[in-house]
Amino acid sequence: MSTATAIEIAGLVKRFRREMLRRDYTTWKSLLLRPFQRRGEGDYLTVLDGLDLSIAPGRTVAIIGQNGSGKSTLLKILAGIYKADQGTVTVSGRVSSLIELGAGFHPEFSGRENIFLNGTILGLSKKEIAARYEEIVAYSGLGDFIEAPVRTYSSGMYVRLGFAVAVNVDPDVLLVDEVLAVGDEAFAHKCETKLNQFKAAGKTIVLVSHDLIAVKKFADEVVWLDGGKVAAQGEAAQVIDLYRQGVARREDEMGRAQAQARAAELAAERRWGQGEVEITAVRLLDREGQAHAVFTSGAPLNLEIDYRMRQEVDDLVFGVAIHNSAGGLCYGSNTAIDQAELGPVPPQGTVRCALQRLDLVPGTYTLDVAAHAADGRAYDYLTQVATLSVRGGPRDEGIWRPPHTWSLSSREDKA
Ligand SMILES: Nc1ncnc2c1ncn2[C@@H]1O[C@H](COP(=O)(O)OP(=O)(O)OP(=O)(O)O)[C@@H](O)[C@H]1O
Repeated sequence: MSTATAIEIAGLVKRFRREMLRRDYTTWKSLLLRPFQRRGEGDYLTVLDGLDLSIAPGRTVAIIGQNGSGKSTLLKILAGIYKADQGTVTVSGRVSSLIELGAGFHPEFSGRENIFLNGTILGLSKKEIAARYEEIVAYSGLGDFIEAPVRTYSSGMYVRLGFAVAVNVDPDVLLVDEVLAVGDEAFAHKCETKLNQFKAAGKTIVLVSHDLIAVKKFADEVVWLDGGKVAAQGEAAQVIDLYRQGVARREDEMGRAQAQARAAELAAERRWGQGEVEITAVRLLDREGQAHAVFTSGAPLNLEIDYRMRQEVDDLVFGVAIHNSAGGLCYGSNTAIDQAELGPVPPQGTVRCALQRLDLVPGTYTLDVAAHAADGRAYDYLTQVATLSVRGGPRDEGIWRPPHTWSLSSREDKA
């Protein structure tokens, strides 16, 4: 292609009506009155909000972003499935897309008829399709099923046929949504090979994926969508890092807000105890004393528990427990087990548990805290009072990360 850009988008706005999402038609009357009511701004969800994006020919570009950030919507606009509300979108050359499972297939038509139908939609003449027909059928691996109506196909068969057509019509720009995840392993390899051939042939590929490892391996460039705009575009590893940091920041903010809200209400359905002592707040702090919900594996974690006695008790024990997302207990201890020297316990105060190293593997964990009597009777027991996300570090597995090293020696040394 001789054009400077394969895709040029300026000021793209896409809105969807919210009415399907809202539960405001609760009565027959409101339903009947609906056609006479004016639609306001608030009835629309703005998914793409003035998005600008340029993609050079021959690039493999992955679109990443959180759920609902508009990745598929953008792809569908590029494919011509959705219309933009505002802005300009220019795609140079023939566009072929793998977006919706079997979109464009007629259920009553056979695979063969659908190949011709689909090829025509993609701008090929009957002769051109006929010339590619055998290749498409061979590529789909559908064999005799090619004569059966596509409504009888499994979802994997739909994808095979869709993919076979899309990649064999010689597109300049290929749009791929995460549909490929539907096929089996052998087909996934086949797709990967084909996409690599496309890349080598200098075609432009735009794909949407949540698989950041695959994206890093495959894409030349990554676009991160956030808030209806491009938050970052550039070299894959760099943008993925920015995205991960952004997600962690957001998760941290939400976690902190949630921990505070829970501390204020103290999760009525998740607490029990006789009430002589009340836990009034729980905080997860970093080494600087800042509250967080996301921590780096191996970093210190300081837990603070505020309490007040409603009734004087002289056998107060404080405990903490950390569970993983499968509900498995990763760690639990209390001031009695640890024989902690706390000194006299005032009627109101803050107890701190300092973990020098949070040696958990990355994942999501929940925290339980408790104030109880020496015999285990709960004064106040709070389960899942805070969610704790552990990030970073190598990709090891399990529940515990002991500090460790590896080494190797030859058997001769030992002999
Ligand atoms: N046809 C539609 N009608 C109404 N709302 C829609 C429609 N299509 C998408 N949306 C809404 O637009 C927003 C963006 O959806 P989209 O599928 O583009 O996001 P995404 O980034 O691909 O998400 P995911 O990662 O979950 O696949 C969502 O809030 C979705 O509910």
